[in-house]
Amino acid sequence: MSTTVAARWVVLDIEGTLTATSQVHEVLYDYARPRLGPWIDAHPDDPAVAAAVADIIREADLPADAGTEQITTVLHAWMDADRKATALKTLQGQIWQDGYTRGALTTDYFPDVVPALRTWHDRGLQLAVFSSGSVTAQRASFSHTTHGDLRELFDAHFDTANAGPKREPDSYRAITAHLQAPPEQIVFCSDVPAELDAAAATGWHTLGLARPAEPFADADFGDHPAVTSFDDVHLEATR
Ligand SMILES: CSCCC(=O)C(=O)COP(=O)(O)O
Ligand SMILES: [Mg+2]
Repeated sequence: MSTTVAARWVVLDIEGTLTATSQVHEVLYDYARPRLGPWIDAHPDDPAVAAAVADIIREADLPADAGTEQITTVLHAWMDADRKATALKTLQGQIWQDGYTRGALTTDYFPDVVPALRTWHDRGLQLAVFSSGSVTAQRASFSHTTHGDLRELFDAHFDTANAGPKREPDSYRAITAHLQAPPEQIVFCSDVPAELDAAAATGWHTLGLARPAEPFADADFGDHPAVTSFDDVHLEATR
């Protein structure tokens, strides 16, 4: 099915929408996993690391004096369960930023993604990202891609820290307020129907990505228009 939408903002999920799930769960998670403990130990004076560690201790009900080994055991379990905890995402984001800067990581997108993003941007649509990955991780991942540095395509970045959980309508309300656009001028693209439900409850347009061989390829997208690729999407900028 092909879909046409007129909007001012396109808000994009990352995993399963722009990149293969394996790019996150294998490439990025495998990079972060052995580095979490050493990263915590190497950055005791970084306020973001200290706050993340305090949040992990509280959320996992660890003793207040829990050591890095106990904390890392929790973080590995959260990663195995793909729990999108903000504290975990903060630490992952810092580690990935370091990896991208070192040239150890490069983001690879589905083939239809970068041409579509460039077309929409050239048409005057404004692009934003809403991912469970931290804003630090988002910017780092767009800075080193197989298509070069794509950061200039994006006008705004949202994560679970500055917007909230992706399955909660309140998060989309917070983004709407930040974008200063009426909800009907915003379209959200995601592979996860529960995220689309939350966006639709806020009055946004929604677009489901049922990409072949991805976890949500056969999902029920209900009333959300769904496509298998951005090649089947026509977005026009409203004036
Ligand atoms: C390059 S950002 C890292 C992506 C990430 O950590 C993640 O959990 C992806 O979640 P999404 O909300 O984009 O599905
Ligand atoms: Mg996704």
